[in-house]
Amino acid sequence: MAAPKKVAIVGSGNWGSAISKIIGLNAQGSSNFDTTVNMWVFEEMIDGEKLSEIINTRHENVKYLPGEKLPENVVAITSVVESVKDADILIFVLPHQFVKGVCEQIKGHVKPGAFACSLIKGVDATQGGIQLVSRIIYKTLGMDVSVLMGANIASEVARGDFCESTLGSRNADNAQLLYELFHRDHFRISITQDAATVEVCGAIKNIIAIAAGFCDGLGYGSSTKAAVMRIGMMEMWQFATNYYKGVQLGTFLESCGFSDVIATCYGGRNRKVAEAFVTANKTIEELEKEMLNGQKLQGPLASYEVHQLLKKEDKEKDYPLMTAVYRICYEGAPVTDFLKMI
Ligand SMILES: NC(=O)c1ccc[n+]([C@@H]2O[C@H](COP(=O)([O-])OP(=O)(O)OC[C@H]3O[C@@H](n4cnc5c(N)ncnc54)[C@H](O)[C@@H]3O)[C@@H](O)[C@H]2O)c1
Ligand SMILES: O=P(O)(O)OC[C@H](O)CO
Repeated sequence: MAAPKKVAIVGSGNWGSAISKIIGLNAQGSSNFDTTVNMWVFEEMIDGEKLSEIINTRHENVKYLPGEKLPENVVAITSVVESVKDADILIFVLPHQFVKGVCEQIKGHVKPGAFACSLIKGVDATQGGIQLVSRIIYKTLGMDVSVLMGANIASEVARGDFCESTLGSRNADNAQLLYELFHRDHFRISITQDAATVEVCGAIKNIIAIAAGFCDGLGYGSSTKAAVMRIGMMEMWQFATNYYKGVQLGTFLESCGFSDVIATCYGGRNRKVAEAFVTANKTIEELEKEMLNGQKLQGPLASYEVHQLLKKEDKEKDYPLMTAVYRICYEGAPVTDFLKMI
């Protein structure tokens, strides 16, 4: 029998903490996994106490997922290198702007044969164009990277609401182990090999959520918001088919596709902050700080990263919704013109 696999969760924010509940419970219940799950915590002080110590003694991430008990076999570790050095499976779950730096820190400290799964919804602009987060991890660490994306609002998953998530993986053995690590009766996993599409959906839906928030802030009703969501999904499809190979329509019907567009456009943080932006007379960054207590928005940044590529290729007109979100967030275009722009 193979030795139990050691799991490290790289990240401990809102989603990182919620998924640690599932991973911790599944690791306890399966001989395929080492019972102790490491979780890297970016250390900070909370009312004079270290967050990592609070997690290891009270088993609660009081800042990023308050009110939810984490399993006691999930152990907070403040050195990212220490957290991953013995791990066979690395679960990346941190805001996408930090992934490059974290990968550089752990480069050379990862066990040979280890593999990864990214839960990060975002893309990265490069000089040559754009790259998926899984590609950053693969290029820096040289390991196989699967992805898990879906209609999963962290607080709802943490309290045990039923939902689904899509595991994109090109390696059948790794996919099977990841299925066992993530699947629970209330958190239903489906597997596809169309991993790039799963990841594109996760990144682009955050831009659509900003557009949906603008609609709410501007006082438009459900019909307008549904139209905006449809236009956003068309751009998501167009973007995926233009830039990635083997894109399957069926993937957009999985949780990572249309379900996540719905969940995020009604219940997500991007929507909430974008709604407030319409009337607050403050920047998105100011509102993020005021409203999210350290949690991070991915939508505005995703629009920025995608826009670098669209501008370079003179394709802004082909993606009016994504371009409008970028112009409103970064170029001071009036949000009241949003519908005219799309
Ligand atoms: N929250 C959700 O409901 C949810 C659900 C599904 C997917 N996701 C995705 O998961 C990813 C992570 O989101 P999250 O909600 O766990 O994070 P979050 O929004 O709660 O972000 C806060 C985290 O970022 C960390 N952080 C702050 N500065 C940092 C730095 N300089 N370097 C490294 N880490 C730093 C904080 O310590 C904290 O752990 C995102 O891509 C998000 O889109 C989120
Ligand atoms: O809160 P948001 O907008 O980052 O969205 C959270 C999840 O991605 C929804 O699936």
